[in-house]
Amino acid sequence: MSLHRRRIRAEEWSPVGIESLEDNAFDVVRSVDHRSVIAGPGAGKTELLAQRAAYLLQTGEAPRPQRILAISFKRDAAANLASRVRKRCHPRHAARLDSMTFDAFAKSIVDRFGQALPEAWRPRPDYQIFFPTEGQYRDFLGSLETPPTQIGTRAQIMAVKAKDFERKHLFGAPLPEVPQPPKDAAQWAADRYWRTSLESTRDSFLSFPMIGRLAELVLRVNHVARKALALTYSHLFLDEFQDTTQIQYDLVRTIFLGTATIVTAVGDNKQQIMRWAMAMDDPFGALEREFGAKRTPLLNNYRSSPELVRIQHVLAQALDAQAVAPVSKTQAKVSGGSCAVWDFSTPVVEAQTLAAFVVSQMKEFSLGPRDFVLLVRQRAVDYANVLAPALASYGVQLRNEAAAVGEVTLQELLAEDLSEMVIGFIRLATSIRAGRYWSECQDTLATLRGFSVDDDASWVRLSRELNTFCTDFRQNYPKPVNDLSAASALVAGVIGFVGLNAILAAFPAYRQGDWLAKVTDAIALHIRASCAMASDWATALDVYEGVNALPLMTIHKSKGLEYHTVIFVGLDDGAWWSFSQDQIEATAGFFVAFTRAKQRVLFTYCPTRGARKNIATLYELLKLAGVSVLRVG
Ligand SMILES: Nc1ncnc2c1ncn2[C@@H]1O[C@H](COP(=O)(O)OP(=O)(O)OP(=O)(O)O)[C@@H](O)[C@H]1O
Repeated sequence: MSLHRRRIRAEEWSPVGIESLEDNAFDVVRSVDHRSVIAGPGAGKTELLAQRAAYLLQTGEAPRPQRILAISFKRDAAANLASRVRKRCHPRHAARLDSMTFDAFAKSIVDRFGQALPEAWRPRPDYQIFFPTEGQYRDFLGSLETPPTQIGTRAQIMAVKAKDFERKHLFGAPLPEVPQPPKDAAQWAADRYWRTSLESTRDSFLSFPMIGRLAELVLRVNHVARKALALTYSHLFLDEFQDTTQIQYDLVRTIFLGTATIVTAVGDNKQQIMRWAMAMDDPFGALEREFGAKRTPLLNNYRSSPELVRIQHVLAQALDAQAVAPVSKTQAKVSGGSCAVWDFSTPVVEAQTLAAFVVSQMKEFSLGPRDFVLLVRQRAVDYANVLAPALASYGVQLRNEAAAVGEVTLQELLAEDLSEMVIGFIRLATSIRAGRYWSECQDTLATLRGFSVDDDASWVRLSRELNTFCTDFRQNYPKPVNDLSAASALVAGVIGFVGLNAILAAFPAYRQGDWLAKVTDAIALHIRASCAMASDWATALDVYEGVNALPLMTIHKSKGLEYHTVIFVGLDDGAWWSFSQDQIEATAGFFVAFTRAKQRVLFTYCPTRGARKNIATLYELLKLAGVSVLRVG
């Protein structure tokens, strides 16, 4: 794929890295108005944003020096979009995309402008982040003294549910410029919560919802900052928009409503699995009403085989009776049924059978371990303890992506720009045939240092620097490192060579709080662990990236990803214990898990983990779609 450095004319632009786009998608790519794109799984929503970024950047429709802001719900989704754009655009173009999470975006605003907040709302500049749980809200409410009599009683405070306290009373509405006298007991408690967090004389602690509300307020009262921000971005992308909270929506509205910034929001209501985290009921409706966004559906499914798309549609209708059947653009490649529930007597028999099945499928269809995923609802480590030894007995390594590496999860770490960069430079220094890594590292450095394409002298100097880096690295680290201090020194060396300031300038997420330190520590920890399993650098780096390992993760973590075969382990009441509390969200989770598969979905059941009474609806849906339950072992 050739990556254009220079501008191309809009009429001559064609999709990059894929053959074609369906008409509606092409229309959105070139649109000059606000759009809300609601489409099912595998419809190419993230791909559409990547193509739109390529179009806007390569044709100059997003004119320099303006930038594109892409906001996602989760860190790995933000990294996923950025990496798709990097694959499709020349680094100089890709560098004009800021892809980040809502939380990072809101925090950057509070960090830049927070000291201009009205005094009553101003946090200490050195505030710390905390993640309150429902239990902590309950404890807080329980710790309050009796409110003034004209406001209410202690019994009224104790009657406030933690969830309502968070959703309605703390964050239900944008903050007033001047705090208003509370009218009832719940409002009084909310006011006390804010005051305690902001006015503490020692440490000041803010949660991300608080930061979101403060960011919205500071931009509402500070016209200059708001205008500057809106002018920075010619285009705004909102990915996984179905999971947007009211706080996030209000922030977007305050900054961008009525400005020239063009908004493109993509998502799928059927995949809304963040309702517990305050997702709005109908964010698309709000965008269409207030911004006048035009709704544009996508009709294809590029991921899953026709048979899987047919089953998906049965599940989709349970979530949305109006769901339109998508058209599969993929061929079936497996025989013997695309979906089944496999019943086992014990988890050990289950693990042995699955391991043997995966290995035989890898052989039959020339697949690697990363073409499979083992999905679980929760407590991944419990499943990993049984599945890992069974897979290992067949020579397949299992990798629990939810496992913690220092203070970061493995999955987060691997999606981090810094991790990719460090590993890229080590690969360059330690590979015999380093051609691909050479040009990638050269482009990275040139972009970070802001070289122009024609500045030949700088490129020559860069090549020399890279050569010296490689020689030194090979001398210092001829073999994989065997302790943490060597791994930390190695990581610091690569960061020092690339240039810390350049990294901070290019990746805004690393300017936030202690994220850079957490990621740097995690890289070193994971390098050390990977080196312990390898005798040469190539193997160590493959272990680091999990090139030959079969991933195990929770449904939540699988959002946005895709695999040849999805094996969902544990379709039982035990894993879905909260099914009856929010049946819609649980069914949406089930739908997300199912729709990650390109060719095959297997569910497993084992009576020792729970019955299938409470989740009978899920089994009925599968039955309705013609999926059989088979006694396997
Ligand atoms: N126009 C296209 N032509 C060919 N392949 C495509 C096209 N659009 C997307 N794809 C491929 O289809 C798969 C699904 O695309 P993508 O991840 O963008 O879908 P999505 O709508 O964001 O999915 P989900 O909501 O399920 O996460 C990817 O492998 C992507 O590369």
